[in-house]
Amino acid sequence: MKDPINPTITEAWTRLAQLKSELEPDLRGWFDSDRQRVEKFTFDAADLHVDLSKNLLTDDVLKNLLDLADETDVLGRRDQMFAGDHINNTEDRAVLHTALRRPATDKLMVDGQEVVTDVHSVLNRVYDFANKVREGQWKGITGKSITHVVNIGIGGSDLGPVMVYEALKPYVKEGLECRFISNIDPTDVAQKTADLDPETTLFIVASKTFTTLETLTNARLARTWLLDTLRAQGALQGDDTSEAVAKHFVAVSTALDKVAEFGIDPANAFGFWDWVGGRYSVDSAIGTVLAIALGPDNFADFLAGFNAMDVHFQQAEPEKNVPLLMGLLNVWNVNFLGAASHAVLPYAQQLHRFPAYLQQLTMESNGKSVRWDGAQIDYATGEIFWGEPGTNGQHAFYQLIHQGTQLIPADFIAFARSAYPLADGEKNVHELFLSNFFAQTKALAFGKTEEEVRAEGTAEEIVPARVFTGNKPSTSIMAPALTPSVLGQLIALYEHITFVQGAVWGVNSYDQWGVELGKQLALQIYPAVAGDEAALEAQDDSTQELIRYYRENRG
Ligand SMILES: O=P(O)(O)OC[C@H]1O[C@](O)(CO)[C@@H](O)[C@@H]1O
Repeated sequence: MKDPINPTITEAWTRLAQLKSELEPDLRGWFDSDRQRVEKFTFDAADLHVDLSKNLLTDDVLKNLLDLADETDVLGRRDQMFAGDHINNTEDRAVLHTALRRPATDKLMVDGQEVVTDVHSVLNRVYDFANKVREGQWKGITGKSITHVVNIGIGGSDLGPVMVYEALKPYVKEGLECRFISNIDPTDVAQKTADLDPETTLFIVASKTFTTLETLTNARLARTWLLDTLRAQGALQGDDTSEAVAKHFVAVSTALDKVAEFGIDPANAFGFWDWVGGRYSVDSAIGTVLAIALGPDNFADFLAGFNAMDVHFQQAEPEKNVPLLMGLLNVWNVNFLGAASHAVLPYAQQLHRFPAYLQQLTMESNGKSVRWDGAQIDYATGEIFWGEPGTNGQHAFYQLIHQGTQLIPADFIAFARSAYPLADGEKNVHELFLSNFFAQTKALAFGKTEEEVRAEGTAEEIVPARVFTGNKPSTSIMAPALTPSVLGQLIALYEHITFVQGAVWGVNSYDQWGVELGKQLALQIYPAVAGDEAALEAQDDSTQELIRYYRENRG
């Protein structure tokens, strides 16, 4: 693998810094003086229509960002990723989530293995199983069909599935409900099982490593709940619980040996591979809950959507390559305009978990401070992603985006058609909703001047408070409708944006060592919490004090 390039020593970086120092943001003026601006900065990728024109971009900036991509070999690294090179060097792994959505006719040999064949053989097993559950052929221990599927996982084994389930609810089979247990806070298991009937409930234990404390603890709690409740209902007698577990528990993992140790029949387990990162795994067998909920055909459309964006990323010329352009734009915003965070504002209630999903995708990927050769980084990487669906966010935090002192680039996402075309009298409510979407990006870009505020008859002393400076960057992403394919495209778009940023910054976007220390310490601290005095005294003063507080108040 090639050494990473320090982006700050490239010529393009120097020119971009110069352009920044000369930049006088003026979206009003830029739009007025260049009638081609919208056309120039609007791009299509598969079914997504992306308007970058309301960003603080100029022709020169864009040209130099593309030069920066060239000098940092972003597209060379892209090709290495798609080919299965071990670009995740700290774990010596290929990064091949893109292989999960390749058509069955494709071939790709990686490390001596034909991976597309492997992918489709697991997919076919998942689809087979999903059909059995959907058609009522998969029976619980008392012969009843499944009505509730509970996915137990955390991080990438939860955030993707729950986000997609919420986003594609209109496609979920009637009479089937899915729930998602992730937190080791016992509240999560307790509340989500409280009203379930174990006879008709199926648990999917989803864990890439099958070692994650939260997931294994929750899986054991769910197993205990299942067996105890079946016993209490008289549906289970005797000590042999293997049949009940076999009929009510399946697993998804790369570690099938550990699945067997847990007591789940490997015949009821669906595998994937170490070249799929957790946060890139919703389109692997980790999506089994989705294949059940949505059905194999919709899941296949979802995968085809990812693939359409992959093909665009591989084949579109750089000047029209949407993931490349959006990744470079983020670099411009972070490294030159000083943005520390990035809002994601879907105007689609169905996407209410999308910002949370993106937080793991982007922040676990690019929250790094060394390059992939271990060199320390002295420039910003990895912005904070956050957001809520519009219009809810408008009544909460938009004030800060409009009039605060920080620059917060925002991605607005909306769909031309709603799954729920309701009317309020004469008014089409979706149109009212979309009017807010259009209004917000307009207000951010063009603001309201002092003169305009005065012209409204505003008292002079409150004019400053009512001025909107404008020049707040936003990107608008639209698509005809939130279908499985469009959602796949949207996820793949952000995966590749994340890739592009990581490649420019020279970081390995595919490891996550930063989550390890806390995990180790939690296991080390547990004895102190549970009552071991020596373990308590081994802690630092603040931690000892907090644990003592807990002990005094635990009741
Ligand atoms: O699927 P697993 O192995 O249980 O891991 C869950 C999550 O934990 C992490 O490893 C780190 O918290 C994530 O990257 C991952 O998605």
